[in-house]
Amino acid sequence: MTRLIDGKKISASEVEQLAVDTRQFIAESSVTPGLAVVLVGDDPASQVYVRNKVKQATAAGFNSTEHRLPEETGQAQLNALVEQLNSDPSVHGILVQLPLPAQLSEPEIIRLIAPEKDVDGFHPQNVGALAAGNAELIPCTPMGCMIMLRQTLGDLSGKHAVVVGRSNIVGKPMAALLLQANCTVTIVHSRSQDIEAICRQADILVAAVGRPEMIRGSWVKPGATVIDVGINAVESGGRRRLVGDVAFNEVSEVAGAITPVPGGVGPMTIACLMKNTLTAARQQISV
Ligand SMILES: Nc1nc(=O)c2c([nH]1)NC[C@@H]1CN(c3ccc(C(=O)N[C@@H](CCC(=O)O)C(=O)O)cc3)C=[N+]21
Repeated sequence: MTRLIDGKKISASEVEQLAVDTRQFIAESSVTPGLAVVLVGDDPASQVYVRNKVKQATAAGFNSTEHRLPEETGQAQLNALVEQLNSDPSVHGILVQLPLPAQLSEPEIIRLIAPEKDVDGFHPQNVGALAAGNAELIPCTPMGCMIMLRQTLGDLSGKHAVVVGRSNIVGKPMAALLLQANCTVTIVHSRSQDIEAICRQADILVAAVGRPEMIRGSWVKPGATVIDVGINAVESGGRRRLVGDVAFNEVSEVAGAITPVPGGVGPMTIACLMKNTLTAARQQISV
């Protein structure tokens, strides 16, 4: 029998612990952690994320503000908002929802966010720190995946981890964290040869490609731990539902443990955003 890794449950207990830590932080510092989320336009995935995030921020005991800008916002206007948030002492964490509309530069905005407020961990300074193994602010989705892996497997040393996908927001930081945890790490991507055979070698398989149900049962080593990062909206029988990058029914016949979609990586991502916000607040008041 495969074991279900319940991201909803694990994230709830993470946020519960965080609320305790936050109360203590506020009592000691008289500072309430503040998170600012910037949403440009109306990307549906980002809207879901914002809704869940506001709920969790409140549960954690933070102040949270939402800044909605119209689809046609220009770079100067977005830059001005980020600069205002950078210099606002009540804001400890800034998240600009990606993807941005085409007229806006993501690298420019990521570089502009003050690194100590970069709760996504996307700023080049934080990316560099992660590569060097001494990051404070770690990208939320990979951090959430590591918490689930540690809870499922304990020590990850020596395990072969295969990461499918090489994005800056998931694949690359995920590989860095697995390496830091002493895994043997392979990254496969769209140009890789014989992806299936490489996936079949994995003790830990992390799917982060954004292709509905790409990973099939035959790609998975019996007993492997499978983390499904994909959140894909598909139409079937006239209704919309969410599926992962993993063909859940097939793979759960083979895997030792697997994350569901929804209720897996998604809620953990949000819990880790909250963890990063408290970390960021701690760093900023101690200076
Ligand atoms: N700067 C930035 N950082 C992000 O981390 C970021 C972003 N931009 N833009 C949008 C994507 C998307 N994302 C999600 C996180 C959690 C769920 C989540 O909790 N999903 C629920 C399902 C929700 C539902 O039922 O629709 C689940 O998987 O159980 C979804 C999507 C973070 N993103």
